[in-house]
Parts: sequence; C-alpha cells; structure tokens
Amino acid sequence: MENKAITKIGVLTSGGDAPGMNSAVRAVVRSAFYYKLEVFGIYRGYEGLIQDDIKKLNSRDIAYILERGGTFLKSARSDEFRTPEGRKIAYENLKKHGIDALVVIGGDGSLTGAHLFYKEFGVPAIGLPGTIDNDLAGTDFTIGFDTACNTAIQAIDKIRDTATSHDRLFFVEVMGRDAGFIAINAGIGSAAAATLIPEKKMPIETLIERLKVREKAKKQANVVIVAEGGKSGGALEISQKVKKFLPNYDIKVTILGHLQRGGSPTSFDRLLSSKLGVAAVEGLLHGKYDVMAGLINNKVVYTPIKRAIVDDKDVDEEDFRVAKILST
Ligand SMILES: Nc1ncnc2c1ncn2[C@@H]1O[C@H](COP(=O)(O)OP(=O)(O)OP(=O)(O)O)[C@@H](O)[C@H]1O
Ligand SMILES: O=P(O)(O)OC[C@H]1O[C@](O)(CO)[C@@H](O)[C@@H]1O
Ligand SMILES: [Mg+2]
Repeated sequence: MENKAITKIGVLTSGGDAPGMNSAVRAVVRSAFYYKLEVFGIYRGYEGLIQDDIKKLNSRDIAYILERGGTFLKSARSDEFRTPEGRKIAYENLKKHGIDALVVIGGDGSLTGAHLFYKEFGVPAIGLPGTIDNDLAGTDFTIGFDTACNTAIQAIDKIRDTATSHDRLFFVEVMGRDAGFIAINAGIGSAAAATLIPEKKMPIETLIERLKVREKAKKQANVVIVAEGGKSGGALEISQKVKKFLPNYDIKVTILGHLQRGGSPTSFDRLLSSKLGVAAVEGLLHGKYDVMAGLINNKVVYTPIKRAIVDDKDVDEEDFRVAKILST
C-alpha cells in the first residue's frame, strides 16, 4: 500500500504564522525519519520555493521547537507563486533537489496554492490547516486557533479590569479577516456585552439597544468584541458610530492585532499539530494527494483540498445563539 516512490519530502509554512506550526513541522520531520525518508525545509513558504531557499533538515534542526511560537521555517505571502511563471520556477527547484512530495502548512490561501501546484505539475502534496483564523472545513479546529483564543481572552480579561475601574466602554478588535471564530470564542469566554462578526450583520441600533439594556441593569464592564473583518467596520469605526448615539459613554478602543499570532502553543495545539504532522507523512505514503489532513471528533480525516478551502465553514449558529443569550 505504501508508495515507495516517495523518498524525499519538502515541508513549508505559509501565510500568517500560527502557534503550533513548529510542532507540526517537528512531527512531519520526526515521522519522516521514522519511515526512512529525507526531509527538506523550504524557508519563507512559497517565496523560498521560488528563490530556492531550501535546506535538508536533520534532527538537530527540530530540537526544542515544539514549544516555540512562530515558525522556524519562517513564513511569507508570495505574490509570485500566484502566477503560473512563479509556480513553474518553484517546480524546477523541487526537481533540482529531487523532492517528490510536499507538506504545506498554512491557511486557505496556502492550500489553494498547493491544490493548483498539484493540478499543474502533479507533485504529491498534502495540506495541514495552520492558521489562527479556523476558516478551513475538514477539521474541527485549525492549528493555532486555540492558542490565539487563549491569548485574546487573557488580554480581554486585563482590559475588563481597567474598564470596570473607570466605568468605560471598550471596543476590542480581534483578528479574523473574513471569519468570526476568534471573536465568537473570545466573546463567550470573556463575557462580552456583544460580539460582532463578519458572518452576521448586527445593525448599530441593535447594539445600542443592548448597551442601553445593560446600562439599566447596572451591568459593569462593558466590553464589545469586534472581528476585524466585521460587516459594519472595525472597532474604531463602530465605536465612533456608537459615540454618536451614546455621547455620555467614555469609550476606548483596543486593537489586539498580531499579539494574537504569537506565543507558545497551548497543549491542545501541540497535540493537534503533532497528530496532523504524523498524518501528513502517513497520508503521503498511502497515496493521499491533494488532500488536507484534519481532525474531526478527534479522528484524522483526509479531505480533498478543494472541499477544505470552500467557504462553507461558518461560525456555528449555536455558538452565536449562546453568545447572544449570555450577553443580554
Ligand atoms: N489563488 C492562489 N493561487 C496560488 N497561490 C495562492 C493563491 N492564494 C494564496 N496563494 C499563496 O498562498 C500564500 C498564503 O495565502 P494567504 O495570504 O491567503 O494566507 P493563508 O494561507 O490563508 O493564511 P492566513 O489566512 O492564516 O494568513 C499567498 O501569499 C500565495 O503565495
Ligand atoms: O500579518 P498580516 O499579513 O498583516 O495578516 C493579517 C491577517 O492574518 C491573519 O492573522 C491570519 O493569519 C488574519 O486574521 C489577519 O487578517
Ligand atoms: Mg487565510
């Protein structure tokens, strides 16, 4: 059953870095060694593939990286890889090193690139969901999401301390370009007054109404969570709109930004990335190409990349309902 043709695999991390990428790379390298394969680290994602920034990895390269945030392979967003010419150069570099299969760790964009590359050149490729955004189907959670949510919640707890002390209303913007997963988790986990996500438009009047009800009920510490890609704008924009309706409120805005992408991965992300790293190598050896390895109900599932990247993973209606009930 094993595909004996694969002897050298390449691994890269691409798109926004995510906590757990290092442990995923480590798991890929360790399991490749277990199956007597050679592994090449491709630095700076597809950019490094095009620029031939490729180095054979040994076990020393992956020592003490499981617990580290970021990605030691570095990451990038490569415009050149979006072009057929760029991908041709990338393919030539793979051939030059004799790399016969690829593990791509990244978000929906990175996996779209891997799918195209497979279609165009037939290089066996398998994707791992590595993004804090959690916006990939075919896995319950993406690598880095849990750590990012924990980081966001810890930061919001601190903001609530000062918000309460000064009777202020805070608008906290969390990451998630087109996805409200971090926002809804942070909203529930930090007892937010409201959570605004890209998937659901909340009219400004509804938000004002909710804040007024809370004021009447003498609820303290109003923190509103806004996903950066929200339909009504970012935290700054929304705070300005609210100020017009509630001029007496002392309003502040905090944008959590890139701090949500850093830090040591949680135990959940370490486990997820380790399991998926092994699944990537075993998947390749069993001829599973153009798929993403994910974890659904704690079982490894291989989903065609084409399906994993489609925009059908929305914030759970139930989570949205719970967030609403708990904030009124
Ligand atoms: N349609 C595409 N065709 C070819 N390559 C692509 C395509 N979309 C994305 N890529 C490649 O993947 C890289 C990363 O994609 P993107 O910037 O969307 O991040 P991502 O992988 O979705 O991660 P995240 O959203 O977590 O930052 C791009 O810079 C590009 O090199
Ligand atoms: O670091 P950059 O390139 O500004 O990208 C920011 C984007 O990346 C993400 O953090 C995902 O990695 C999104 O949530 C965010 O919109
Ligand atoms: Mg993405």
